[in-house]
Amino acid sequence: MEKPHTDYPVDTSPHRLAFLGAGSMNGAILRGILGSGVEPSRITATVRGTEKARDLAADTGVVALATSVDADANIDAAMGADIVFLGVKPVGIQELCREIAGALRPGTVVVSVAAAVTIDMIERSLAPGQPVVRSMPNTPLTVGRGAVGLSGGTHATDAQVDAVAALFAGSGLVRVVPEAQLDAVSAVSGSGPAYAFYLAEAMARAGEELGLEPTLARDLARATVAGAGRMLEEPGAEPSALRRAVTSPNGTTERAIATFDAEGVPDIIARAARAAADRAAEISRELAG
Ligand SMILES: NC(=O)C1=CN([C@@H]2O[C@H](COP(=O)(O)OP(=O)(O)OC[C@H]3O[C@@H](n4cnc5c(N)ncnc54)[C@H](O)[C@@H]3O)[C@@H](O)[C@H]2O)C=CC1
Ligand SMILES: O=C(O)[C@@H]1CCC=N1
Repeated sequence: MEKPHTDYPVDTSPHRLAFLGAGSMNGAILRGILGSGVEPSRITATVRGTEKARDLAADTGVVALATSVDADANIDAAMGADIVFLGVKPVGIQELCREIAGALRPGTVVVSVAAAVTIDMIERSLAPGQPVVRSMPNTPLTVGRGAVGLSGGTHATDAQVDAVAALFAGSGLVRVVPEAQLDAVSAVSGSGPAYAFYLAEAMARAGEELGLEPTLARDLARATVAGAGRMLEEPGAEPSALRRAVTSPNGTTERAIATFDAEGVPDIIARAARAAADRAAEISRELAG
């Protein structure tokens, strides 16, 4: 895999890893980590169903266990690990913590990738003193182009936070942030890939409305969003400068951008991100009971 745009030291440790709930997000992290050169033999993953476990093992070479046939799959995977990634839905995180709590060594680092589940909730569901890192990753990690915010818990040492950051750094940009900022990180980069895909969908529909054949419209939109994203990775790239370079004075793009501005698109994006962050806070309150 091409080296990702990252300035964090990349993992070179022999840590053994467990991915409990290897669905969309944990699966993307797992694939990103493998793509950065970590050996599959260091990784055990769990999912609910046997078919998914079989596909994951065949696709990645990791040991994949299904909780539907092995009730102790999470415990077995967690027991042998130095770092455990929790990738189930927010509502299942605390139950999963309680399930594995007794299987963890005191130095095992528990990394949550869940939105809205606070470090305090996670720590209270584990043995006292267990190191916890709360992260907000995104799915482009799977292609080595992720963005991750993370915060260390009460008992996580700087070295443990660094070890988790180093694992993510092989497949994306990593920033350590105060926990209070993680809902905002979620609203920008956690959910953000969906905003970019939404834009590609809308551009394809617009192309169709302008008379392009549907496949052509989709292909053009996809290549354009992907190409623009690639340009943003160039050293010193600035979105506003790149946009201006496309926008000829009194040309076609200028009319399109003026329409976005007149319709309040920047404000709509800000409101959408606010809604995402508010929903994270709402889920936290729901989980706190
Ligand atoms: N999908 C995304 O882009 C992002 C998701 N997240 C977080 O990731 C977490 C998972 O979300 P997704 O990956 O989208 O969901 P998902 O449904 O794709 O993945 C969850 C996986 O966990 C498995 N699972 C459920 N209960 C289990 C258990 N008790 N033991 C073992 N495996 C179990 C399911 O079989 C499934 O494969 C959520 O907490 C979400 O907030 C965070 C950032 C981005
Ligand atoms: O939609 C969600 O709740 C998760 C968190 C960020 C992206 N996906």
